Amino acid sequence: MSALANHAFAKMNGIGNEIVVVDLRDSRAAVTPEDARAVASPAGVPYDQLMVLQPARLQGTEAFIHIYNSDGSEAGACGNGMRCVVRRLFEKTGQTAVTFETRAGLLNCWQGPAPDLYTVDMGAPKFGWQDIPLAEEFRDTRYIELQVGPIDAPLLHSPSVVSMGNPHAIFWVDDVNAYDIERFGPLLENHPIFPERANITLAHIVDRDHITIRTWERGAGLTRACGSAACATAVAAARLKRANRTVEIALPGGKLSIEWRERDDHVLMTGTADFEYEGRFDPALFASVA
Ligand SMILES: N[C@@H](CCC[C@H](N)C(=O)O)C(=O)O
Repeated sequence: MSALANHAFAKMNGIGNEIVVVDLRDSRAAVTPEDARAVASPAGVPYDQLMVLQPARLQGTEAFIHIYNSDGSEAGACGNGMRCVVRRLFEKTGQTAVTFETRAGLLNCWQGPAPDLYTVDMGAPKFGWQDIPLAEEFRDTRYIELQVGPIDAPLLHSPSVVSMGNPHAIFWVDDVNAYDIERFGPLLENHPIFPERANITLAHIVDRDHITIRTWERGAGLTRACGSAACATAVAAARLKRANRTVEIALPGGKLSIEWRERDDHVLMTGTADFEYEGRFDPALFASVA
């Protein structure tokens, strides 16, 4: 029987990024990719990311968080999901700061700078081709040689690539809505240059303090917001000296403030998180899952 059968969940969203939060800290049972896919099925609780809290493995951390995409794959980081987890936890416990462990490392999170805002320290970006990872050596990842040329749309080329705990490619464009992202997103996500696939973002630099993005997410498709893509875009734009180290990123679902902190290279992401409803998973969902 799945660890999720009959288990409580909270449906939330981080500026439109659909998130389901499950607290399995009192259980040793693991969630499988099949479980994650069953939850994402139309009869389940459709989501972009499923955040599963498991018992902490390190002293000083609240939990280990497994992050599943709706296709059942596991991600290293999910900025919007982290804010949802944090809001849920803080509302129940009165805490205002916490450290979680994820596959991407330790993430410090806190409430603020206003009561309805949550900040996640997403750690330091990585720019090395092996860290992102890319399938072949690129000495300079500020731009890499890669292009996709839909016949009926402007050419997309020379993305910046960066790891924010997960792989990101950012294509700089004049208009993020001028491209059929649902058509070329899957092609680029699965391009052989990205051995672990990649999140694909279209970014328009409005001015040094403002950037607009749309993201096709690895394992989840087109979403209304991707927090780590916002971080990756902010860092890539600053690295190209086309934006300041603190910027506002506009996504289809809302806005995020991103600061690439000088003193330790860490990226801080600030935004809201919204609770929608809670419930229990119908065991029938997992009937066909071994
Ligand atoms: N929506 C997320 C990113 C989730 C992970 C991503 N799809 C991946 O597999 O890399 C965010 O808010 O960061």
